[in-house]
Amino acid sequence: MDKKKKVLISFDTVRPGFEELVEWADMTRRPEGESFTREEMMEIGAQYDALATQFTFPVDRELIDAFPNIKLIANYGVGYNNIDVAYAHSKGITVTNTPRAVIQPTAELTMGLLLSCSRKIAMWDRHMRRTKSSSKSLSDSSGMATNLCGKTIGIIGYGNIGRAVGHMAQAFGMTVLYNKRHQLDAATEQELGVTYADLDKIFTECDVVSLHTPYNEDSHHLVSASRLAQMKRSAILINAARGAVVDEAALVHALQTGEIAAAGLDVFEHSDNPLPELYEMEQVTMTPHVGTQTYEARVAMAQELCNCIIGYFEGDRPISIVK
Ligand SMILES: NC(=O)c1ccc[n+]([C@@H]2O[C@H](COP(=O)([O-])OP(=O)(O)OC[C@H]3O[C@@H](n4cnc5c(N)ncnc54)[C@H](O)[C@@H]3O)[C@@H](O)[C@H]2O)c1
Ligand SMILES: O=C(O)[C@H](O)[C@H](O)COP(=O)(O)O
Repeated sequence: MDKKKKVLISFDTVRPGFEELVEWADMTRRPEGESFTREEMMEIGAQYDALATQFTFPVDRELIDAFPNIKLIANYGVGYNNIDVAYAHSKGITVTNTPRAVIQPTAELTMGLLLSCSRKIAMWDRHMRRTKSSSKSLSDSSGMATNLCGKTIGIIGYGNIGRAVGHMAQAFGMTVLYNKRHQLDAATEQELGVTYADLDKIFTECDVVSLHTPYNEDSHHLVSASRLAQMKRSAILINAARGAVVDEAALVHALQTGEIAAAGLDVFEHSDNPLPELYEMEQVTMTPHVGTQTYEARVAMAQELCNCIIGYFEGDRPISIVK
């Protein structure tokens, strides 16, 4: 029998979901609650056939070179901007990701951020804790929220997650405009009940703009100072994609000057360091990149990751390969 493939699971996550891989591979991982450091990975990399990694680990040239025998980099997550894919491909290494498991949880978090902004849920929560009171004024306009029903959402990046968000927004009575690289055919648009719009139309006409593009050269600072200036003063911006899709300094300015009304952010331009002004703004709801942080999603992502690893080496099932 062939020797088992050696697989390094570099990050920490739930244990359920890895059962098949535990049987199939010679798998290395740290005890629950611990990850490998970059330095440790560089030191032990040469013995592995596959590296499983995750968003917070930059898989750059130097790290890839420290794994001279790997055939596969399997990302735990759909977004792979942490990986130098072109360099991996140049070395004949395949890259995979986990697109399916992340769709629903990320769309649900997006709607949570949107509801928090439109109904000021986080603001009221902070207010009640601060004042130890549930009193409010029925006429104070600063406390007034806004309905979602009857409003228009513009979804930029209408892929798997964007579509799920659109579907949920429709259930709230919203009209959906979308933008993506290639417009859908008319029959699909009709079936989904959505309308294509260019970015000018989305930024000028929508009550909510929700971002769901991957992060790449094209989407860097897609939401710039000039785009923010196009938005309605009552508009809400939601970002559960990648932080640098938004020019964060420009966003702070737009919120400070009332150019837009509110923002719901799961991701930040400098990952773990949101600009300090954001912490002071009542009209901002923030979460620390938790779009996929549900138990069900973590287990399903683990299963999808393991399928990719086993499927790549066995060739016995479909896997999601990053092109
Ligand atoms: N916050 C989180 O925890 C979390 C979770 C999952 C995914 N994400 C992010 O969300 C992104 C989208 O995920 P997905 O599964 O929907 O991907 P997807 O590939 O299914 O969809 C991406 C869509 O964006 C479009 N697109 C690409 N570049 C664009 C551009 N410059 N302008 C307009 N449209 C563009 C594509 O045409 C495609 O329709 C991921 O790449 C990841 O970065 C974040
Ligand atoms: O792209 C994705 O799928 C998510 O952003 C990814 O799952 C986030 O990974 P985390 O750091 O939350 O594990």
